[in-house]
Formats: sequence, structure tokens, C-alpha cells
Amino acid sequence: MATEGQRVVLITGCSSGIGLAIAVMLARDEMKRYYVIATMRDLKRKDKLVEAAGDAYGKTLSLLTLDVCSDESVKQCVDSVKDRHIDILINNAGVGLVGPVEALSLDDMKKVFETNFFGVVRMIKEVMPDMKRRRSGHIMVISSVLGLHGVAFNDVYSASKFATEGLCEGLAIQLLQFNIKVSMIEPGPVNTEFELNLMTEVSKKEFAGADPETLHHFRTCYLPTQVNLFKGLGQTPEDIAKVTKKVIESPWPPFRNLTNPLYTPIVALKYADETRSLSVHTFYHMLYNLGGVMHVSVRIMKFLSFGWLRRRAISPT
Ligand SMILES: NC(=O)C1=CN([C@@H]2O[C@H](COP(=O)(O)OP(=O)(O)OC[C@H]3O[C@@H](n4cnc5c(N)ncnc54)[C@H](OP(=O)(O)O)[C@@H]3O)[C@@H](O)[C@H]2O)C=CC1
Ligand SMILES: CC1=C(/C=C/C(C)=C/C=C/C(C)=C/C=O)C(C)(C)CCC1
Repeated sequence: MATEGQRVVLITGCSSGIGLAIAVMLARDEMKRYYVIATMRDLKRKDKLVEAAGDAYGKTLSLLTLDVCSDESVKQCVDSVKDRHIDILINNAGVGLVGPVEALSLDDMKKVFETNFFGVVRMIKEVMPDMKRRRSGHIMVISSVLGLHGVAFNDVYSASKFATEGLCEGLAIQLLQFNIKVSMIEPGPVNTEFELNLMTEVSKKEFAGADPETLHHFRTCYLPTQVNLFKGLGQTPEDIAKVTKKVIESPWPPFRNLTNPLYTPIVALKYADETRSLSVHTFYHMLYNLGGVMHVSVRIMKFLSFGWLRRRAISPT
């Protein structure tokens, strides 16, 4: 149980990746400032987290079951927290989806929205009223750079993160009245099970419904680019955990927080031209003309991000 002065942090999707890293980093805080409730939809997947948490498990870290796609599970979990008192809610659970839109099933798309968008809505609806009554709290979402700009063949995933960004932008304004902070963490590629799961799904699908030309672009331009980007620019889940901790500990937590400085110019490009045509055409060239030699695009991104733009992303160190 949390002791006097400790902040109670509830995190969704802690069986792997970013959620696991944040849970461990906060639970192992040297000053023991956090009491972490790490949640996952299937507690059979707890071993990696328990091992990484070491002696923090049972002291500053406890586990609860929570499936963000189930109203009942969300309510049961929050009800089981002492006095339903959660100081910091970290919405991390999420799933990806890639492929040509015309070849993806509506069921797959609904699963993405059910998890990435409605999962966040469910959590906020359950936790925010108590925060409002206490006039204090911090709601965080592990969003994505794809919540800020679209990337070919990630259309539906990107839409789910845009939706979440929109939801939270509105809430951030309203909740200032109640002294509740809202922050988005916006990573680029991070080396977790996320990419492996995407590639496993891709290898199982035939993408029937897409024309041969589009499928050719997807398989020969996009997929190798994705693999190269994860290899060349991918951050670690610990990098994202460090940025998240920095934001939690900031006296004025910023609303938007890019974690990878290499993406800052790409996002800046979008705002440099109000018609957005510049970024659409630049991404087009980076994918279709330089995609085959993605190491060139990675170099361009590294070159562009040099200098003042770099400083606009929160560095994990
Ligand atoms: N990896 C990346 O490149 C990036 C990831 N992100 C975002 O970061 C977040 C974490 O992803 P990451 O750590 O990379 O990927 P992982 O696949 O490693 O982790 C995703 C976590 O979400 C959980 N999850 C999925 N569905 C549900 C559900 N219905 N209820 C509860 N938990 C669920 C998974 O649990 P289970 O084990 O049960 O499947 C898992 O613990 C996601 O929101 C993702 O969109 C953002 C930018 C980049
Ligand atoms: C194709 C392509 C790009 C790809 C970006 C990708 C693939 C980002 C993936 C991010 C992920 C997986 C986020 C998860 O939330 C760039 C660099 C924008 C440049 C233009 C061409």
C-alpha cells in the first residue's frame, strides 16, 4: 500500500515494452516517491515485469488485472485501488496496424480504435471524476509521432492516435480549472514487441483487396523502410520511461513531448507550411524515391535535426 507522501501511479499495458519500463523505473525511484500499480490484461504475462522490478515488487510496485477494452475490467480495477486514489494515470496500452486500408478488415480497425482510443476514454472516464473532486492529478498518454503526422500504410493506427491527441487537447484546457495536468508522450520507433507483433501480423496476411501496384509499394518501399527506421532510429523503452519520468517531475509538465529529436524537423515541416503540401510531398520522396536507400533518409533526418531543432524534443538524458 502507498505510504504517506507517495504518489500513486496507475499504468496500463505493463506486460512488456514501454509500460513495463515506466513501471520499473518509477517503482525503483531512489527516493521512493511513487507507488506503482502496474496493470495488464493477463497476469500470466507478469514474469518479465516482476523480474525487472526486483525487490521493488511487493513494496513500491503492485499488480492488478486490467483490460482497457472492457468497461467492467476498468471499473473493477479502479474500485480495488484504495479510496480509488490515483495521482497519475499513464495510458500506455496500445496496438499497431499496418497495411493498405482497402485490404484491412473493419474488425481489425475497430480493435485498434477500441484499444488505442476508447481504451484511453474508458480509463479517463473512470479516473478523472475522482481527480476533479480532489482538484489534483496528472493524466498521461503514450501517444506517438504518428499522432502528429500521418505515415503511409499506418493510416488507421495514426488515426487512432490523432483521435487521442484531439481528445486530450480538449481535456487539457478544461482540466486546468481543476488543477489536473494532461501530457502526451510522442515516441518515434521504439524497439519493443510492438514491431515484432506488426511483422508477425504482416506475414500472416495476404492483403487481399489491394491492387498489385499498392501491394508492391507496401512490400518493397514501406516495409524495408520501417525495418531500417527501427534499426537506425529506434529508441529503447527505457529512453521513453526516462522522458515520462522527467515530464511527471516537471513543475509545469508540457502538453506535447516528442521523445526522439530526429523527428522534430519532420513535425516542424508540417507547421512550416499551412497547406501541409510540403510535408506530404517530402514524405512521398523519402518513401518512394529514397525508401530503397533508407539509410540516406535516416542520414537526412539526422542532418535536419541537428542544431536548435534538436533541443525542442525532450532528451531522455
Ligand atoms: N514501439 C513503438 O515503436 C511505439 C509505440 N508507441 C505506443 O506505446 C505504447 C506501448 O507500446 P510498446 O510498449 O511499444 O508495445 P508492446 O507491444 O511491447 O506493449 C503493448 C502493451 O499493451 C498491452 N495491451 C494491448 N491491448 C491491451 C488491452 N486491451 N488491455 C490492456 N493492455 C493491452 C499489451 O499487453 P499484452 O501483453 O496482453 O498483449 C502490452 O503490454 C502503445 O500505446 C503504442 O502505440 C508509440 C510510439 C512508438
Ligand atoms: C515511411 C516514412 C517514414 C516512416 C516513419 C515510420 C515508419 C514511423 C513509425 C513510427 C511508429 C511505429 C510509431 C508508433 O507509434 C518517415 C520517417 C516519416 C519519413 C517518410 C517516410
